Amino acid sequence: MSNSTFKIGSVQLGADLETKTVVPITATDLANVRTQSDAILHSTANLAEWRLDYLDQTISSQAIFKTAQALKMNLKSVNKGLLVTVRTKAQGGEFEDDAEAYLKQYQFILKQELADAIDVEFTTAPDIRHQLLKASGLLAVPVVLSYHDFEKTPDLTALKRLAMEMAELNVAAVKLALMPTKPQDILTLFQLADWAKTELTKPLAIMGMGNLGRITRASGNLFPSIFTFATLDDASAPGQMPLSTVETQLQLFKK
Ligand SMILES: O=C1C[C@@](O)(C(=O)O)C[C@@H](O)[C@@H]1O
Repeated sequence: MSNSTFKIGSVQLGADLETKTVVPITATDLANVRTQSDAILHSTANLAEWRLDYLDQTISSQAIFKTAQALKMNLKSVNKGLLVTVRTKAQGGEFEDDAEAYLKQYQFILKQELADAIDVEFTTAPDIRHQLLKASGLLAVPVVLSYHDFEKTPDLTALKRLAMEMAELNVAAVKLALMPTKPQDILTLFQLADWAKTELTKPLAIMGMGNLGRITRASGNLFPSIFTFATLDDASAPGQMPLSTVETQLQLFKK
């Protein structure tokens, strides 16, 4: 049922396809955005995630526009795609907790066609979330709808219910990033991924954070996760591993 696939740039993602790798850009200034981008361009990563919330918020839209436009074009030239994320402090990111500013930042990205896909947090206020999903739908920009729990891993029943509720919205994929606190939580994440492959109407990306979660970042070809985050530079979440390590493990742990 969830075998639908979608594209971020020219990269095809889906539960039946190999797990793709995503490297975050975590720089706070544009010079370092370019340095980190260059490293991704020359790497074997499939996708870049620009964590725009890490960027110094006094930087002008015009400067962001130029950098993002070049980044998207350069990624396209090497068959990689660009996911853009703005995460507020309340959502575990760095962007100010100002709903209007958050909406404006995404509207700017969408209108200027600066992203191949955007990442929207499920817990965003429903009216803002609705406006964002509507705008991205009209502009045909895929949305990865995310949910983070930096404290715990809810039980399987709660996670299934949450994933189904998220999948009902007009989004391309659902992403769950959870904090395992005991080995049993890893089994929950594996069970959820296995269930989602046939029962969820949208493809799923799933990852455990922290040291305990690491195994879930390498198992996406067995317990399907459409993509997994890995580092070339700074991590954007606890538990992320270097890209080369993740690539080796993804190949090791497959059917
Ligand atoms: O949502 C995610 C997943 C993530 O939190 C992780 O756990 O790897 C890293 C974030 O940069 C990304 O936006």
